[in-house]
Amino acid sequence: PRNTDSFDYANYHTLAEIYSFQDMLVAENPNFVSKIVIGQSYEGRPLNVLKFSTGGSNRPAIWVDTGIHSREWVTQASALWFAKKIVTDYGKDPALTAILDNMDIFLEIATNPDGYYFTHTSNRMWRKTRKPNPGSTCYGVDPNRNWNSGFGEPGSSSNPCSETYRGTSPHSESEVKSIVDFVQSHRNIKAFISIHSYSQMLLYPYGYTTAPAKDQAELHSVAQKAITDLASLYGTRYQYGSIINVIYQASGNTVDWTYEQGIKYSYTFELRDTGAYGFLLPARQIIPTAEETWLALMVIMDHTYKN
Ligand SMILES: O=C(NO)N[C@@H](Cc1ccccc1)C(=O)O
Ligand SMILES: [Zn+2]
Repeated sequence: PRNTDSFDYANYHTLAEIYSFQDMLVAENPNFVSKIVIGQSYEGRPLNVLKFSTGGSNRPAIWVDTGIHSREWVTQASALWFAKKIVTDYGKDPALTAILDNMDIFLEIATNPDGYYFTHTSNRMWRKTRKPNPGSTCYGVDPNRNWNSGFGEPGSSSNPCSETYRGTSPHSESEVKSIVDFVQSHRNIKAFISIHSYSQMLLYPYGYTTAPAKDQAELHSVAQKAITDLASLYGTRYQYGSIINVIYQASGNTVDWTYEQGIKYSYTFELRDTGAYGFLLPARQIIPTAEETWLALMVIMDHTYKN
């Protein structure tokens, strides 16, 4: 595609196409969109974050990541659509314009690029990073078990061959450590949204403990509004609540860590579907999924801006 208008949002794309989309979007919107490289993957690929900013310096910010689990292809595909939506709607949609006149948005589309490349070349069902595990023939650490929040407690595995292998120590994975360093140097992130598929759920901390988050009531009511708006478009039904209550115990997960860093509005999405296709969601569902998810994201971003 020659530009982001002719880009095919209704199909899945290779890592190279994602990288070229990012560069096109920046080139087309030089005063609004920039690309930050927050680190590199194990195999040396850049960890690119798109920054949407209308000015200021170190404004309060909203973080969205997709594809931390590489096989969850609808999440990276939705993020491409979100990126275009932001540049299209700014100056037109009053709610988004107000958000962006006061806050920055950071969007990491290919959060696990080594894994994503591997799903295209070798194993479509790959989830983890691609770092070899010493002493094992099995590769990869689960980047959603590697964070320093309840690390190593029940809800992750010490077996390198497990899909939920936690790694040898917190933040051992560069794909995780790079975000940790970014969050800890930015220090003004107000919302952190990590997007997975599938199951159709909107989840908030905690995953490693049944103890309720201190902001549980507020997180719950915002989630309720978000899934209601999501459902208004195509009737897609989401469950919502704390990670441990709604899905299962999961230690060392992303949003437990961001919440414990003081980022109150920490959420995880599990996008479409509920198992009919699972990770192999047909491309025809990409845009409807992105559209309905955007409505939920707008609820969370608007609440964050107003609070
Ligand atoms: O990855 C998937 N499904 O693909 N599910 C998530 C569920 C989850 C989400 C957020 C925090 C903890 C746990 C997982 O890492 O197991
Ligand atoms: Zn996942």
